Amino acid sequence: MRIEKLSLRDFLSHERTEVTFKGDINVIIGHNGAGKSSLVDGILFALFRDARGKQEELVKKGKTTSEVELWLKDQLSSVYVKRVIPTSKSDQVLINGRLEARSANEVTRKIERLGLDEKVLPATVFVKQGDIESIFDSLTDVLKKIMKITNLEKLTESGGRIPSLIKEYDTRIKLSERDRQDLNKIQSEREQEEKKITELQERISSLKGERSKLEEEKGKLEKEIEELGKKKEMFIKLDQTRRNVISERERIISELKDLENVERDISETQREIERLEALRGKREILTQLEEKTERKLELEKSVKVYRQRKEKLESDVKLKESLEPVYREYVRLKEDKEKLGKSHDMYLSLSSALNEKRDALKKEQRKLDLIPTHRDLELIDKELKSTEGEITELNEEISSLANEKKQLEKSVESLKTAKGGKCPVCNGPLDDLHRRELLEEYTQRIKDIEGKVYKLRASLTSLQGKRENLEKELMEAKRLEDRKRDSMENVNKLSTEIKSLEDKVEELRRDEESYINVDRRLKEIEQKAVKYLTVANASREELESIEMEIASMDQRLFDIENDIENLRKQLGDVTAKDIEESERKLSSLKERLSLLQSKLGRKRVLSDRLETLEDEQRRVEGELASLNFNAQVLERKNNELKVLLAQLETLSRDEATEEGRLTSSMQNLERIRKTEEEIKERLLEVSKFERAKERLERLRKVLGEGMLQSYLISTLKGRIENNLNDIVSMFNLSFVRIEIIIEQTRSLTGKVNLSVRTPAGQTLSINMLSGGERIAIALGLRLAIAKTLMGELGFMILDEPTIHLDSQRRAELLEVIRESMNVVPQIIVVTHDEEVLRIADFVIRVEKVGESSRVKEEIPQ
Ligand SMILES: Nc1ncnc2c1ncn2[C@@H]1O[C@H](COP(=O)(O)OP(=O)(O)OP(=O)(O)O)[C@@H](O)[C@H]1O
Repeated sequence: MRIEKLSLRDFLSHERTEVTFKGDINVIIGHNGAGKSSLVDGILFALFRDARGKQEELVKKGKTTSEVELWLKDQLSSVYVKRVIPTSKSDQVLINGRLEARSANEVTRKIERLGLDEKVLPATVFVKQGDIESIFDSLTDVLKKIMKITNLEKLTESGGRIPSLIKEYDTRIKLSERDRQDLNKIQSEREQEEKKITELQERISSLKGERSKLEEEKGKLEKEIEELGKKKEMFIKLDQTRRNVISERERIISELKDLENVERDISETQREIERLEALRGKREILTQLEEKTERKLELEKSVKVYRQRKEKLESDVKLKESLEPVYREYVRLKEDKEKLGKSHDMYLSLSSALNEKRDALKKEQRKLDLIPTHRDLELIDKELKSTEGEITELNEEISSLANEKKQLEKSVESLKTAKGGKCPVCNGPLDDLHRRELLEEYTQRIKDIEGKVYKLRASLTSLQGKRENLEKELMEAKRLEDRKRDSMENVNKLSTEIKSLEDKVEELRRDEESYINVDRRLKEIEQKAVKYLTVANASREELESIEMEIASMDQRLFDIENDIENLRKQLGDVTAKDIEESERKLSSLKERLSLLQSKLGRKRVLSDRLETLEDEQRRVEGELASLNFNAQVLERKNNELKVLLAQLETLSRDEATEEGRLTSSMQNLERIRKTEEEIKERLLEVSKFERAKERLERLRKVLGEGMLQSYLISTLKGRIENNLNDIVSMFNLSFVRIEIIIEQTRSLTGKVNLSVRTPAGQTLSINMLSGGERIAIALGLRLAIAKTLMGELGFMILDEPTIHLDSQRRAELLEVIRESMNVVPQIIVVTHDEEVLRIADFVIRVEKVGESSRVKEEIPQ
């Protein structure tokens, strides 16, 4: 099995670490205290729940639980192990994804079954810091531990299992002597008990004979008493019947006396009922009378309403007829007003437009009056033109003076630069005097021109100012002219429009006057017209129809009053109260009648029963006489039976006492027999104990002399030795063979020595070899033991193997580790020594950051 991956949560210094072992030689490197060994601890804990300290100490400080997960793999299976602190119940192992075990012990057992032995692995392929060679010294202990020989030795120690078993068997053998004595005693006890039982059985049988005789006598007597008892029962029954009959007869006679007058009461009640039923017949007439009276009241109410309506209608009709002419005038005036309405609206709108225009005209005239006056336009224009002429003239003069000045400046320049003695101005000869004179003259002329130009420019500026003022005045005058013209145009236009509107208003004036007259009249008669409309629906036809309805109602009222009169006559003096009273009495009388009739029925039944009872009394008295029962004879027989029963009870008691004694004797006998059997069985077992004791003594001798241990060790030694030589042959060493020599002592306490044979045939003790050779053989020995006991090897873990080694031995060790790859496919080396990286093909760097370890994986270059 190779280790694939390890995951730690809150384990020692690791908070959350996941590390893979991808290489064949995996080197875990880091400074002291970085958390390297904790990874190895993690592997060991995952496999066997085993680690350096107590479990609680493995939990990271400040945390409460830890979790370690390990993934292993070989060609056939992949294994996942999980261990949890503190709840070992959560441990689990999965093989090829299937849950195979839960809880700590089950998981450890499963791991062992996978070939990873809990004892062998830590003692061999887990090599602790600087611990490689210690295998030479501890080989005996390792072998003893692995082969559980220590346990075998414990068996033979005083207080061990074998001596204590021998002691136990010895005690039992000694105890058997007492059993023999007990057996004789118990056998004589048994015989005495058996004799006692026979005597008791004889006595019980004689008691039983006597009891059976008395039982026979008792049977006869009981039969006689039973016969007499039956007669007594019959006598009591008949006598009771006679008494019952007599008492029932007396009760019936008294009850019949109470019912003597029933027939008379029935006929009186029936007569009263007939009378009251006749009275109830008047209830119908009374109901009709009530209905008619109610109808009459309703009719009277309706007539009253109709009369009121008639009066109202009469007054409405009168009012309507008086207002009719006014209403007609109102309608006509309404039509006129409608017709004049259009020209009235037109008149109003034109008048308002006329007023608006008049206001606008007034406003425009006021605006015109407010426009300021100005100079004549032509005058300003003329003055402007003359100023512009003056400016032009001045500009021309300034420009001609500037040209002149330019010419003079040119001449001055040419005079200054002229060479060859020729005057550039006059083409004559040029000497210094001539040049000077000309220069002075020209300079003077230039100054004069500049003076003139200065003055001319001042005049020009003043003329330009004047021109600007004139232009502004002209522009303002033109603007005012425009405004005046616009305003006058508006005044003319408004005057024309007002004239036209005044004409139109005049045309509509007559219609407007008619409109005002019509409107005034309408207002005057409007209230009467409204009044007319409230009564407009009243008509003489409706009035007539109401009068007819009232006449018909009067007729109906008359008829109802007649009916009421007739009904009252039929009713006579009878009142509603009388009828109600009779109805109430009638129902109670009917109840009384039905009660009386049921009493009459009862009277008839009682008379019949009385006759039957007289017959019954006669029959019972006859039967009593023929029974011939004597109570004294029965009492005598009962006394005789009592005496007999007392005798029988004494006999039964004696018998029970004897039987109780018999049962107790039988139980005693049973117990004695059982004890006898047990003693006999124990005596039989003693021979077995004797044989077992003999065998155990032989075993103690064999183990005590270390014979079995020697056998086991020597067998194992041969196999380890062969494996060791195979392994070491793969290292670069020059030995022919290595031998393991075990000093045979009783309990294998002697040392184990190794010696090597050189090619020259010499034998050397291991102590004589070089350091490098010793390390190689120690590693080989570890792997050989592991291979012998576990078969194929999966991995080897070395924690700080180079510690305390000089550089020479370090190099040799690294070489041996590399060569070990031929024997074990995966090696994990924990180190802080950078030199070890030389043999690594996968590196796991561990560092401590704060309180936690961090892991980084690298593939070396
Ligand atoms: N329960 C714990 N919680 C947190 N840290 C712990 C716990 N137990 C031990 N440690 C710390 O873990 C650190 C790592 O220990 P570990 O033995 O793994 O280091 P290492 O890298 O192997 O060092 P060295 O090379 O010195 O052996 C130590 O500093 C130790 O103090």
